[in-house]
Amino acid sequence: MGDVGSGAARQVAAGHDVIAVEKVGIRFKRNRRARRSFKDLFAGRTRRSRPDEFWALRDVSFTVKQGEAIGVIGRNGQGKSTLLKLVAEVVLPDEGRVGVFEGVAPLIEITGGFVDDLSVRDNVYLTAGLHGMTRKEVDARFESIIDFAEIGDFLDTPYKHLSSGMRVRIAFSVIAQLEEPIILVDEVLAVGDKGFREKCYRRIEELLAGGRTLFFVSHNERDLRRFCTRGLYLDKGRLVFDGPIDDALARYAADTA
Ligand SMILES: Nc1ncnc2c1ncn2[C@@H]1O[C@H](COP(=O)(O)OP(=O)(O)OP(=O)(O)O)[C@@H](O)[C@H]1O
Repeated sequence: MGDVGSGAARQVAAGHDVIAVEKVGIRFKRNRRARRSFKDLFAGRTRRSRPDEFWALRDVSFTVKQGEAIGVIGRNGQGKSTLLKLVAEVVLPDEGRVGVFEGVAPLIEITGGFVDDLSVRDNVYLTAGLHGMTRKEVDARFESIIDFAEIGDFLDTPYKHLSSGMRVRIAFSVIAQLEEPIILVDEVLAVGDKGFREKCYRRIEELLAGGRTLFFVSHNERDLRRFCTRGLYLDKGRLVFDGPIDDALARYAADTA
């Protein structure tokens, strides 16, 4: 496949809405055991820990059209992964509404839903099956999935015995073969070696050229500019900027200068 162009240069045909997020808030407890400390029982009221909840995301609204490539940026701990989990519907909002109108292929954690004790082979069938592929369809793609990951010698190895780079290889290979229209890529690819990462990036470009929608979390400006046309900049759980990726990166750089 030839060069499909940089993110900024790629022409994205405006499609229909595939995601609608409306005034969403997600609340977490900072410290689950805050109220259970023995010491706290004897502490004065002022020292006693509170339930200590905080908003990982608050008042976040945006819509996404089919075919958009969105970079999610912000400092550590500002809600980027939580936003991807929201789109994957792994976490549910405490406030607001989320509509995800197409299937989602998530590469959002090292384990990516893979089961530790199952072999690589069984995990491929399980994950692809969970995303609607029949056994026959997986049979037909199995070889190319394993070839792409370059881990053919480890087909019967339990997933938990793979190195973290090998886990990402197989997880990406499966995710990239799914036909789900929306793809989520968290920073997991950073674990892969340079050669494999480049191979993944070329595959992502092919998927984008084929009209898939992408959410891409990264701290690497070059990678973000390569794929993404639009940037969502999160700060303290708020969506402080939503616009062209170059402008989002400029705003982020100005804030962190
Ligand atoms: N399941 C959870 N329970 C409690 N707190 C959580 C949970 N998941 C995330 N958090 C907290 O929510 C906040 C946002 O986390 P998130 O992982 O979305 O940040 P991020 O922007 O992706 O950070 P990074 O750049 O470091 O990956 C952090 O303070 C994190 O500690």
